[in-house]
Amino acid sequence: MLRIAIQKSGRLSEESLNLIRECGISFVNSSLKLKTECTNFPLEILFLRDDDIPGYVADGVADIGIVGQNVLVEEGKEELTVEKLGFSKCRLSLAVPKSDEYTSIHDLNGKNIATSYPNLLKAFLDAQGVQAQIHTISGSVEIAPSIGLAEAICDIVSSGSTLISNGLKEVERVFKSEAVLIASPELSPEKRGVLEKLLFRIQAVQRARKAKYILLNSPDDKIEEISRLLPSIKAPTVLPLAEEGWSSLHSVVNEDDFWEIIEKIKAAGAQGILVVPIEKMII
Ligand SMILES: Nc1ncnc2c1ncn2[C@@H]1O[C@H](COP(=O)(O)OP(=O)(O)OP(=O)(O)O)[C@@H](O)[C@H]1O
Ligand SMILES: O=P(O)(O)OC[C@H]1O[C@H](OP(=O)(O)OP(=O)(O)O)[C@H](O)[C@@H]1O
Ligand SMILES: [Mg+2]
Repeated sequence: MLRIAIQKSGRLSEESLNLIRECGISFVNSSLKLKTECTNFPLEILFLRDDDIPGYVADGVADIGIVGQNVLVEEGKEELTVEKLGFSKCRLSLAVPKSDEYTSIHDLNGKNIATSYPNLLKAFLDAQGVQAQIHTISGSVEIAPSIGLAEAICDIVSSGSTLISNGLKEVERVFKSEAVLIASPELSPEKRGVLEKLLFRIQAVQRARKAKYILLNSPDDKIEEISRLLPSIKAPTVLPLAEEGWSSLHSVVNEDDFWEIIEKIKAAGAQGILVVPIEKMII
């Protein structure tokens, strides 16, 4: 049985549970139970505070875990990383009151900065040659300038709305983060085997999230030209349509290139283009 530690409640929780479910793993989730065994996969889920997860995995209390890179690197445990998971994307940024004049990072020399990430902040300031007093607080960091605790803050930003609501402006990006899967370096061969199985499923889910299945009708004399425009795992599938002179082409396209490809294949003569999500993708 492999033990995975995930955040009990917060910005990582829902997506972490979704990922486990999308891997076809079932479990009963009650908000009061802090530990649950999966019913169809040798996995036990522990629900913890996110800050505790790297430590538990490093100590072997949990075998694997899901945590933000910001917390992992802050705690000096980056080497536990196994796989980036692509959700809970955010950045750690420096911010100052909106009305402050700010020209460069050197404006922070000698200032007080409140943060929950003193190590990441110190490394950033040292690299820029800036000396400031770092005040470590565990939450509600954005309030610090308005209560006279600090002149600047360094905290997590995603949409930026918390900064705006608190009269602050983002002035420097310190660190980019997303959720990652971490693992203890000392897993037994049995546990490593379960981790490999889980990773295989996670990668299939991740690949599928980025990809779309595309079907289109093409005049037979345009198949070659349209096929060249379509990326695919091997080559596009070509099936004859009931109408003479026409074929159906099937392929897989990446979400990032999607609109550009659609424009090109339409211009090349594609018609009746259908795009459908993919649930799993094994290559
Ligand atoms: N606004 C956001 N958008 C996207 N991801 C975020 C956001 N805020 C935080 N994160 C990411 O999610 C992680 C957990 O954030 P959250 O705010 O839930 O932590 P927390 O309050 O410290 O929770 P806990 O109670 O478990 O200690 C952060 O470390 C960061 O990686
Ligand atoms: O840029 P935004 O989209 O506004 O997000 C940023 C906010 O999100 C996080 O807090 P969260 O809302 O998770 O609450 P917490 O402070 O209780 O962790 C983070 O600490 C910021 O305060
Ligand atoms: Mg926390």
